[in-house]
Amino acid sequence: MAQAVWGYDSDNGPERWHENYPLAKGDKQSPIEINSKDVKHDSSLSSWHASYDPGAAKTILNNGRTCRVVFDDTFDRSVLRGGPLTGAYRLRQLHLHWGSSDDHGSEHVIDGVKYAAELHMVHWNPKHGNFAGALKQPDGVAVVGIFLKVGNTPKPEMKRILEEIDNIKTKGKEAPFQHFDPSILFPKSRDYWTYHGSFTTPPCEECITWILLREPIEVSADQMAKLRSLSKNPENEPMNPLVDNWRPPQPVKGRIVRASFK
Ligand SMILES: CCc1c(F)c(F)c(S(N)(=O)=O)c(F)c1F
Ligand SMILES: [Zn+2]
Repeated sequence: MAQAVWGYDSDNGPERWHENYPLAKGDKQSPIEINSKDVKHDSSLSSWHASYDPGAAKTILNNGRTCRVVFDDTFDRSVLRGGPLTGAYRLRQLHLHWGSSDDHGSEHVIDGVKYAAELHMVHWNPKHGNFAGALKQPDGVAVVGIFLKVGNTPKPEMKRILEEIDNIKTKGKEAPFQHFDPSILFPKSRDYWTYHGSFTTPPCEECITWILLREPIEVSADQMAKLRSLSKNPENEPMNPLVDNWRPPQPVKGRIVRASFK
């Protein structure tokens, strides 16, 4: 019987999400393709600042759709501010999207370039009370997107997340993940694109201010292979590689993408 739950397979993938999640056909959906020629440099955009408490990191888990690190967001402990944002947004979780091979896997596509993976740091606006409330607001959530490309000088900090993969191989597995400051994953440059969009997974609420970093970080081919060794299935079921958990670009529908850089 067809899975009632959404996923990335032919019978429950992005082309069919709208059947159970009507927002998926909205006018401000993510991801999108960014074409530099259509981007508007906005000199009024300030730089963004993350002040994260390494002690806020709690656990890392495989939920069968991605690998997610969860943080304590019960108070303003790890926050993102500045850039296109008003106020401080609390870091709640980070997760990744990746491909079955190095030539694709990112959700946003930049001038036709698909990266091997895309890392999302999800923050929410505490003025809306809690995360569930923030999802209902256009300024509720801010996601920093970092592109991952395969290279020969991998970022040592990515090692920490990928070393934990061995402990969360199958769906439902969770492991402690503490003393981790995700800002070590940021590239040198703070240049970014920003636009208004949605979750790239159901229910696809249009509550996200996207902040996409222009400079990709490098990972090794081995690290990508490690990510692809995760299974979509629980431990008592056959290994089903967790790969291609990305949504394709959605219609821009007249939205303006602004750049913090010329
Ligand atoms: C509801 C949990 C959740 C996701 F599952 C998710 F995929 C994203 S995404 N890819 O747009 O960054 C979120 F921001 C998010 F908060
Ligand atoms: Zn994501």
